[in-house]
Order: sequence, then structure tokens, then C-alpha cells
Amino acid sequence: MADPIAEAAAKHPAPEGVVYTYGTAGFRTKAQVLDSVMTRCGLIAALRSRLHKGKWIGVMITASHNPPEDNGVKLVEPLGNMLQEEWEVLSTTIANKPSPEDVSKYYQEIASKFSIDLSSPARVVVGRDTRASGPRLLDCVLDGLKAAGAEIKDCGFMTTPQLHYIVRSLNTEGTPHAYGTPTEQGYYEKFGAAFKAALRGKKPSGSLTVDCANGVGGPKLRELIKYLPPKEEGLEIHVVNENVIKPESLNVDCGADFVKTNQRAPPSSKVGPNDRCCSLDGDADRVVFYFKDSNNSFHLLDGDRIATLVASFLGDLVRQAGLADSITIGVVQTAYANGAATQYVEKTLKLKVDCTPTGVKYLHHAAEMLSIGVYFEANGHGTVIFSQDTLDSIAKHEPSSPGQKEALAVLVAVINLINQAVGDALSDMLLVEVVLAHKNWGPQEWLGTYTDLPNRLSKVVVDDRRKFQATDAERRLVKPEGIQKKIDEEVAKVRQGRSFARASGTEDAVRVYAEAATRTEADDLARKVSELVKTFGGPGAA
Ligand SMILES: CC(=O)N[C@H]1[C@@H](OP(=O)(O)O)O[C@H](CO)[C@@H](O)[C@@H]1O
Ligand SMILES: [Mg+2]
Repeated sequence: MADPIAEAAAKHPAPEGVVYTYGTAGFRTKAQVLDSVMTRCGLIAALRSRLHKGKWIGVMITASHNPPEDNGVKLVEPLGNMLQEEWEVLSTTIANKPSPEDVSKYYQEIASKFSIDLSSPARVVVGRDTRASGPRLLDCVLDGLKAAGAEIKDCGFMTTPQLHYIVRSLNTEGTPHAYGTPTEQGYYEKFGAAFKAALRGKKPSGSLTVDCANGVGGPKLRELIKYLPPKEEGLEIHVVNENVIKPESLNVDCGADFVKTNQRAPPSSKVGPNDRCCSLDGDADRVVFYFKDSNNSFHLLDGDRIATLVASFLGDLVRQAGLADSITIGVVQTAYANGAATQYVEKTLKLKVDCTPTGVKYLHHAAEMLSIGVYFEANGHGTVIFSQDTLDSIAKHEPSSPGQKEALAVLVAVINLINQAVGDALSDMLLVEVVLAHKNWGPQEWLGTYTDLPNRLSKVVVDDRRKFQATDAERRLVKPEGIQKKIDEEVAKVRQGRSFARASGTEDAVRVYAEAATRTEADDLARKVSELVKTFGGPGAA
């Protein structure tokens, strides 16, 4: 008897000797070895949808900020969240099955384990970024989906957050929690209208130059601009690095990762002093801001800065609207947040800070525990989420003065402007612009809120990064034995020192972070800790 699952898997056989892992951001590696993984992810997406009683599941084909020759895939849960961890493991297992028959058998096993009726409806929506390998890998996903008998919606080019938005909107359509019209146009209408409402007549000063990393963010931003107020009334946006015709230029010398890692503007940048700029990454789920001052010095305004800016603004609105008694705001960071940012949130803003392991899913979970959870990774991934209780209190709040009424109106518009499903570079960018316009701030004022401690992020290649096991939100190593004590000794030697090492979840390396009172001390500390990592992780080390 014909077995469509085995047939689909046979059409896209797994290359020999490659081991796949569904990591921090799904499967991500060289595009040429991903065909089999794509088909199998199609199968997993169909199963996941059936388990959710036919709700829409998303499949996003992207490798974000990675080089153009890479690609990847991540699955999106019905409310737009990232895939549940247990299913990451199932995805990893099916991706590594050697033969088509093993794939089919495992597919059946998952179905019986979760009592999934394989004849029930499955619905899957697919999007992709602009990489050259995208069309081929899309076909591989579609083969998996067709074999599993899923209903398919192919959205073509999408930013990652747009796909999350569409998934959430499809699944909430017609319910009291309807998120928006489940189309790309619906996305622009929702965020365009919210931006206008949140500005409330305030006009951002100057212009904003947006570097789109030569990725999918470029054409999507061009589209979004059509739904924003005209530049005379609203924001003047200059779009740069939007060449999607040459996919080999994706993320090359531009984009959020380039700017954050090199701490400088893309070489092509031609902006003047104090002009606001921001850079998106390849799938537009991450944004960092920056500017050059009148001495031509570069200043980065990263995810920590966005979190502090937004948290302080939301704190003011909640207070001014008379809601401070019922709503508390918290900020969620990772260990990579600059110590000065953490201190600013705790001491100046007087808000609670949580620290989680690296990876948006951990930050998102922690933020879900708060009434308003502002979460950002230093590299610019993040958003703000509002609990249902908070949304209910805001909806039924009766303002008792014109001042309260105004603050409440801004708060409601800002909530609509924030993509609740996932961190979204375009929505975060508009949010920052709204806050700056309301505060009447330029980038200098924003930068002036606190002074970053000099820091250094390095990468050390070791024999086996799995030897490095961390605890305490990845701030301390429990293995290799003895290394943490040595790191502590180095940290103690410098002023305001902090350093940690952890195995990367996306690259075959150990990352070392160090900060200290001065640039020399921070660099020194990073070098010393990197040496320790090399020694403890070198050949023959336990
Ligand atoms: C220090 C750093 O920036 N790490 C990044 C990177 O994770 P690693 O596990 O450090 O490789 O990629 C993740 C996925 O994009 C992102 O969430 C995270 O912030
Ligand atoms: Mg990304």
C-alpha cells in the first residue's frame, strides 16, 4: 500500500552525516542540507495543528541574520508564540531519522502518543524571507504538508513577525480576542492606524533612516509606509539597504547584527550628525537604533535602551492614567544586558528586573507572568506583553480627569501598536518613534538616561561546547569543573567587573561576555576569561 509520508520523505532524502537540532531559533544551517528537514517540519506542523484541533500553525522559512547561503525553519504556535519545547524535541528526532520508512513510522508514533486523529483537519500557513534557497525549500515544506493532508496557506514573502501576526489573527478571528484581520494588508492597517493614534498629533522631529539588511523588511516597510500618516504630519522615513533583487547582499555589511556586533554604522551609511538610524535583521524581528554625534562618534541604542525607554514611558502612562495601583510593570533581560541598564531599571525607574537564559522564548515566558512585561535581548529582539487582567482593567477604567483620559488614550493606542505575538522590528521601531515624539527627545536625550559600562562579547571555538554547562540564567558555569572559580577570580580584579561564558545555542562556539568600569579593563577581562575557556575546553580537557 502506498505510504504518502514515506514517499514525501524519500523525495527529499537526508544527507549522510549531518546531525540536526531544533535550537534557539528552529533549525538553521547551510541551505543545501535543509531539504529533508523542511519536509519533515511540514509533517510536524500538520501533526501540531491536528493536536490543536485544526488551529493554524505557522512555518517560517528564514535564517534571520545568518549569511545568505544559510537558511532555516521555525514553527509558530496558534497564538503566535514559538514552538513548545517538547515539540522541539520531536522535531529534532524526526529530522534525524535515517530512512523514509523511519520518518513515516515516527509520524505514526507521535500520532498515537498524543491520540491525534490523522484524518482530522490540519491547517498550516507558510511564509519565507528573500533568500535564494527559499523557493526550493518551500517546495520541500509543501511536499510534507501535502503528504500529511494539510490545508495550506502560502503567504509568500513575509517578515517573521508578520507570519506570527497572521497565525494569531487566523486563530482568533471571530472571537472576543480577535487580534486583527488575518492578511498582510490587515497587518499594515492595524499597525498604521495604531501609530497614528499613538502619536496623537505629535510629530517626530527630524527623520529616521532604516537599514533593512537587504532583506524582506525592505519591501514590507515600503508597504507599511503607505498606511502611515504622510511625512508632513508624521514620520519621515528613509529606507536604505533594501536590495532584495540581489539576495547575496542579505546581511552583508548592513543589518542589525552587523551594527550590534561591530558597534558601528553600515559602511554605506550617509546620515548627518544626530540623525536617527535603525537597522533591522534579515527577517525583521530585531531592531537596533544608533546615531553619530557632532564629533562623528557612533552611539548604539540597543535592545536594553529600547526596553528602558519603553518601560519608563509605559510607567508614566500607567501612573498618569490613574492605574498604578492595579498594574505593575516589569522588565525581563538576559545576562547580556548591560549592567548599567539593569541598574537604571531597578534604581531609577524602580521596576523589577528578571533575568532569563538566552532565547526569546525564555524572556517571553517570564514576561507572561507580569501584568505588563517589557522584554528585550540586548541585540534588539523583544516586545511588550500585557496580561488579560491588565487589558481588562485598562478597558474598564474610568478616567477621572482630562489628564487621565489623555494618558489612557495614548496607552490604548500604544498597546495596539505593539505586536503581542512576537518581537517585531517594524512595530518596535514605530513604538520607539512614538515615545521619542511624546518625550520630545532626540537620540542624545535617549542616550543620556544612563551610561553603558564598556563591554566586550567574544566567541571561542572549543572541541565540544556541550562541556560548558551553565546555571543561574547562564551567569555561572557548573562544568567544566573549576572554571567558574577562576572566572570569579578574574572578575574580582577589575572595577565593576562582570563576566560569564556559555555555550551558544545557534553556533558551534562558547560566547564570553565581559564588562567593567573602563574599556581596557573590560577587554582585559574578556581576554582572560576567553583564555580560561580555551584551556578548560581544549583537547584532552575533562
Ligand atoms: C548573545 C546573543 O546575541 N545571542 C543570540 C543568539 O543565541 P546564542 O545561543 O547566543 O547563539 O541567537 C539567538 C537566536 O537568534 C538570539 O536569541 C540570542 O540573543
Ligand atoms: Mg531575526
